Amino acid sequence: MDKPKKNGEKLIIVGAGESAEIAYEYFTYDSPYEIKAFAVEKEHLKESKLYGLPVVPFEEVQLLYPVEKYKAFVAIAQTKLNRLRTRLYYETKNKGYQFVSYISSKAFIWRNVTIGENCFIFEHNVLQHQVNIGNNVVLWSGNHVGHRSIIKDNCFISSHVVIAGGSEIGESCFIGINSTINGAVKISKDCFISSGALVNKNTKKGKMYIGNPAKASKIDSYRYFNIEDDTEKSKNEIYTDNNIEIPIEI
Ligand SMILES: CC(=O)SCCNC(=O)CCNC(=O)[C@H](O)C(C)(C)COP(=O)(O)OP(=O)(O)OC[C@H]1O[C@@H](n2cnc3c(N)ncnc32)[C@H](O)[C@@H]1OP(=O)(O)O
Repeated sequence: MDKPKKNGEKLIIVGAGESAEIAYEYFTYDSPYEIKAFAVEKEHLKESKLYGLPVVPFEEVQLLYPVEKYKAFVAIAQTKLNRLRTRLYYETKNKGYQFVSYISSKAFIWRNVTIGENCFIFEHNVLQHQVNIGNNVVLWSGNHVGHRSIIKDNCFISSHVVIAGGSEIGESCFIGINSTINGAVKISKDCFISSGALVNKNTKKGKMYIGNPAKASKIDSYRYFNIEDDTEKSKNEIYTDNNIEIPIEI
């Protein structure tokens, strides 16, 4: 596969793990953006180069790669029901970066679909008439998102999921491989849907659903992932910038 023509827009990838390597590959070979560096929180910074590009401390990235000249993409796995990648998304936003989204040239996106920022849409996703995708959403390969469905911010939809028309997936949900969401079903915020589940009724917030038909498990997703229910907090309260003062001469 040849590199496509680039449009001169420069990109910083937040992360340097498997998700970041995949993002590097897809952005390089199937997007107009050129990746210039990776940014990783200091405590996780191991290598100074990746694919021949600098890996810099996230805490200082805005000094090395100013927000006026570079855009960002946060490429982090779904760890802790998306909380890690959500925190880094908001922290990157608080630094002032604008985001890009990646949409595979091999995805089928109907003309009136809307897709937010920092989304990653892999190959063979089908997004039908008036589908609405929020910010910071990952659609791994081969999902069907039926007409007028809504996927809210910070969700991770794995692979070969069928979301039938008119459904709604609440914020920060994880939808497991090969699961089915029946038409017009509402999945509440922070739900974890297991692989192969058939969800035929609306779900309750923060629950894990397993099986066919899917049933809520005894343990909820907050306990399973050891995370907080942040519903009552504003995003700024949860994801405030580090606001660290960094000497300009670094
Ligand atoms: C792009 C990507 O690659 S993203 C990654 C995509 N990955 C996925 O979608 C997988 C998501 N993970 C799952 O669905 C898991 O099966 C979980 C989280 C629901 C359960 O995992 P664990 O907590 O490890 O459960 P464990 O494997 O110990 O099983 C516990 C019981 O639940 C059953 N069970 C586990 N998973 C499922 C499932 N998906 N459907 C039905 N039953 C299940 C097991 O058979 C077992 O039953 P038993 O007690 O009668 O023997």
